[in-house]
Amino acid sequence: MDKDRGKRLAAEEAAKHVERGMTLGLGTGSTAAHFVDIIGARVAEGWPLKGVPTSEATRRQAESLGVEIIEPHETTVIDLAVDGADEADPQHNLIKGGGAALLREKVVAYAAKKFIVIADKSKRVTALGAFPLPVEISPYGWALTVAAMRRTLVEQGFQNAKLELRSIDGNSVKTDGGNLIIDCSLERINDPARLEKALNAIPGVLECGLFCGMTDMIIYGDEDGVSVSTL
Ligand SMILES: O=C(CO)[C@H](O)[C@H](O)COP(=O)(O)O
Repeated sequence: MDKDRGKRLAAEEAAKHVERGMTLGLGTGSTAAHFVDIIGARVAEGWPLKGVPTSEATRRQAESLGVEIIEPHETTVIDLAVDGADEADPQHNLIKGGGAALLREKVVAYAAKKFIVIADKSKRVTALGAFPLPVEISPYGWALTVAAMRRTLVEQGFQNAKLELRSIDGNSVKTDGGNLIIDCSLERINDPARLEKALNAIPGVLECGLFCGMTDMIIYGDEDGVSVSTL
């Protein structure tokens, strides 16, 4: 399957929901990058559009395409947010954070009047959990926070959970906000909303990569076209 063509087609379908004058939440990752490209092309055609980026990488891309950037603290209105996902289930629960931008992505998606997820069809699953769940935590006392997360996961029935500080070449990955990512290898997640709430209740956890009850529409693409899921 040509995943990149699926991502592009999904982004093109999402762009049909963009109207002149909108303030857009711009997601992070290879699928969201297609959407940002399309927004850049619209701006070049003269459309008045503004973008709230969810990462420094997206900010650089949008700026290079001439999209006017709005800082998240400069607005209380986001008309439409479009972002990718690592996994999505039929109830529109998501795992996000593979690109280490989940806190900013969730702030923007939550604020948006409408949140559309775009993904190649490989991201569609019957139940979440094969993709390790990213959790963004504060660097302060991070080992204490990880120990608390481990206890919570056991309480939630994940006796075999494996928690790993995300690192590259021996260096811990820092998010754009200077935070750490803990990747939690779990088995099937039967109640994502319950797990999201339990993890987010731990001091030091800034956000967990489960996005439950936030997604209005998921557009899946593959080489043949798109399918649109609404609840
Ligand atoms: O959550 C994310 C970044 O934090 C991305 O949306 C997610 O990882 C999907 O990325 P891609 O579109 O490259 O597969």
